[in-house]
Amino acid sequence: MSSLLDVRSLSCGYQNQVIVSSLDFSVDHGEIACLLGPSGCGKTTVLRAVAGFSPVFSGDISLAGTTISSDKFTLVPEKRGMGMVFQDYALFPHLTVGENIRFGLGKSAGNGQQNRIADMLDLVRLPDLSKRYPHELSGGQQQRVALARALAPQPKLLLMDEPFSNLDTDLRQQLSLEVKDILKEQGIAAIVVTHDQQEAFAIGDKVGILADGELQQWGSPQELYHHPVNAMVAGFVGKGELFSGVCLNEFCVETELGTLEFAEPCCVAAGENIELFIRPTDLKPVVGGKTASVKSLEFLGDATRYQLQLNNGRKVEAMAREPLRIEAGDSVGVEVSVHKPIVF
Ligand SMILES: Nc1ncnc2c1ncn2[C@@H]1O[C@H](COP(=O)(O)OP(=O)(O)OP(=O)(O)O)[C@@H](O)[C@H]1O
Repeated sequence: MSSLLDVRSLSCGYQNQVIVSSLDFSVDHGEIACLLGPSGCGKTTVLRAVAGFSPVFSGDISLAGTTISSDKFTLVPEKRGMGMVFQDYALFPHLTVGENIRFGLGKSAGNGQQNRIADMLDLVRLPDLSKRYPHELSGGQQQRVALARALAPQPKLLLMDEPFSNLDTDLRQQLSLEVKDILKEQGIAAIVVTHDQQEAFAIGDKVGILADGELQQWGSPQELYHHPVNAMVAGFVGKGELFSGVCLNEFCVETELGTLEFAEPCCVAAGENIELFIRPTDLKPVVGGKTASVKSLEFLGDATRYQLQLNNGRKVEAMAREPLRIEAGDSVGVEVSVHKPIVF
């Protein structure tokens, strides 16, 4: 089956100022995609282009095989069959919850409107709040109503712009997972804009990393974490550092951490210079070694985090899950436990 949404060679922005260019990605039916990236990288700009609020400079966007945006044509937002949920909920303050959802239905659903409103309120777990006004609801409840309003007309694709960022951390995690369940239950595809990597990984089937005006990588959370295409993506989706190395053979690299051996090949030829990206969880201090000294350590409950200073003065972070007889000031070795390192 072909994709639901196809974005091809998209370039978009404002008043002839290009914000993102050469963007290519697809969203499948029922798939949740997250656009992730630093503030100002253009996530909302891309969402606006998909929604039809902004024209595209070049490339095209198609939905279910039909072109909805190109440099010559922009289908108006209300004819795209897309729903939108915003960061600030954007509910009508003078309308009750039920009336807000009815607004989402427009003239559709006819006599079935009341049933549809009740179904939507059940879906977002607010069955008894139809008569309340938005100011009588918590932030999380308001966002549930905004979701119900957007889902009521059965959109082909739901667009969500930082939908959870006004909520506190616990509620944010809980609601984001609930929304994921609701979308999966209803089989509705979505694009969610967020700057929170953990949120993107928790709810996204696919995640796109936007930075420097380009889509750096589009893939599953696992692909991004284990096979990042560059150091920017590697560092954005988890902690880690680059270490320069010289290959001794295809399994063995000389670095400032010492000679590292890997179970899987990581080099092409002996003598080749490479950059290894190594995460703190892959580095462990070892009692009795002489590669580094322990500057400090923090017990986190399920692991201990160590700040180490290598003999050349560089500071690195390491983690160990098991208890080690190591204290601040000790001299230690550094064990690298990774089968196949990330190499650039
Ligand atoms: N209406 C506008 N007119 C001109 N420039 C704009 C407009 N809206 C946004 N921009 C600029 O476009 C760039 C991308 O903005 P955008 O809102 O898409 O980023 P973002 O990744 O969603 O950021 P954030 O995470 O902070 O919301 C920014 O440099 C911003 O200043």
